[in-house]
Amino acid sequence: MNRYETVIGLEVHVELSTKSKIFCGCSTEFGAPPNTHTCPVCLGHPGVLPVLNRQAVEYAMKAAMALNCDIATHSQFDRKNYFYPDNPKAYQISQSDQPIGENGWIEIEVDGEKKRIGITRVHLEEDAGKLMHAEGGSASLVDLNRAGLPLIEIVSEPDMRSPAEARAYLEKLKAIIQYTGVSDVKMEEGSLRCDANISLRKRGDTTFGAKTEIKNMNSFRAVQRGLEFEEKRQARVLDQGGTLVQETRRYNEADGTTISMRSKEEAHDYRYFPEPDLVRLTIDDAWKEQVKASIPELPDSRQKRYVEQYGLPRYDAGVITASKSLADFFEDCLEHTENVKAVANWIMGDLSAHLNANDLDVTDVPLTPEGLGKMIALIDNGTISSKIAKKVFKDMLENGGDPEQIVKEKGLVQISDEGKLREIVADVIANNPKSVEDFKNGKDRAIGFLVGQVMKTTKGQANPQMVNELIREKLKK
Ligand SMILES: Nc1ncnc2c1ncn2[C@@H]1O[C@H](COP(=O)(O)OP(=O)(O)OP(=O)(O)O)[C@@H](O)[C@H]1O
Ligand SMILES: [Mg+2]
Ligand SMILES: [Mg+2]
Repeated sequence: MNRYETVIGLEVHVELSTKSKIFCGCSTEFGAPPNTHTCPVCLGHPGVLPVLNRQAVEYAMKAAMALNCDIATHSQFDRKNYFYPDNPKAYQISQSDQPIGENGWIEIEVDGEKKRIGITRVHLEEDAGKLMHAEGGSASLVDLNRAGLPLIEIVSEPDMRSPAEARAYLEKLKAIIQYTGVSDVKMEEGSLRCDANISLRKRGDTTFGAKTEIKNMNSFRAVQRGLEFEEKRQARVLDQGGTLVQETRRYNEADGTTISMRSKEEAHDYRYFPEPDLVRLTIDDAWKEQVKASIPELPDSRQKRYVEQYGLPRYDAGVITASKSLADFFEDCLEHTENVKAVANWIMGDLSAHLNANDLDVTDVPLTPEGLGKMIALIDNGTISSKIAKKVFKDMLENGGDPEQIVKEKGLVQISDEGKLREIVADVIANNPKSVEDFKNGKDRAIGFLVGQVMKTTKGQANPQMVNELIREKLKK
């Protein structure tokens, strides 16, 4: 692979969370019965006229600004012509030469190395309907509830050099858009979609090779996997002396491979022309300023702040700020404890493990920032051991509730009574002569075993630090 340099550029579609569609008043609500959110405009009846949704324009501006784009003063809608059953008008209203935003960038970090990825353009367009193919191939059904939902397409420069960079770009892009609040950017629900373009070239070459565009990935992992497959496939073709052709390929989730859908010759000729039913959009400075003022603190700056304000390691700050809801949760926890590092550890450890394993967002679980913050305070003041805390945490994750209450009800308070602990320690030492022997012969690790025995006897409730000290004290005698 080393002889070749990988070149990747991504096209990302993001559905904007407006209440109504981009050119008509139909609801954008997800999950309604098929074809109930439709009207003559989004069904493409003859003679109807589109009316531009101001909120959609503002959301597009907001996203483009957050992606460091220059915002157009004059922006134009165009017809992109193609015939397909999910598109009743036989054209899509999109933007060609005068998109809302251009010349943006975002910063990614892979293996500790920071890099800027250019964003060519951010343009507004309407979504198409959804086709469902009946089993047995006898019929295809179309649901046009999605037709006319507002989308932005974010086109990157071919600046990425590995599938891992593409993944990092997607994660950062998602985080930024999520922070702006213009979309819920959920790839599984289709509010974020990605087509990935990839080509290889010999190291040192200054021109790009022929690219393939991969479609049909439904997770970031799938994008990375599809690109990794393509990277290998293209290298093999080149190694065998073959040439690559520009084509569109479909990703197959089942085995992580891609297969050819169509070559350049079969590509669409969209015959773009200015949409005659919409006036040119003028965005004056006052409007730009107003939208700019509505952009909240973004992930990069929040990460930097966590490092400076709380002394968090950069890595930790990066993980937490990658999700707005997680970062908000983190900050809310700090109202209940001052132990910042402990909050970060619980969030990145047990909490993230649970969320990732169950595909949940922190807002989906009953655990509250108050609960976690207070629980950490209970550990810090010695009421519970960190081992017991794991139980309390699990309980709160599943059922919510107040940690003090849980500790009281379940009798989990830590045993810090020295007299009581001394008794147990004496028992354990008497029952484990081998470990005592080992310790006396210089095996310091034997202590760990003895502490473990005490913890076991007390069902994890003994104060481990005290136990450790008491055992050492006793064995030194
Ligand atoms: N040789 C190349 N190798 C890898 N990526 C490339 C190469 N050339 C262009 N790209 C990337 O391909 C993408 C092209 O997207 P763009 O939307 O401009 O065109 P398109 O895919 O032809 O149009 P459509 O929106 O109709 O799919 C960009 O992200 C660009 O960076
Ligand atoms: Mg495109
Ligand atoms: Mg494309």
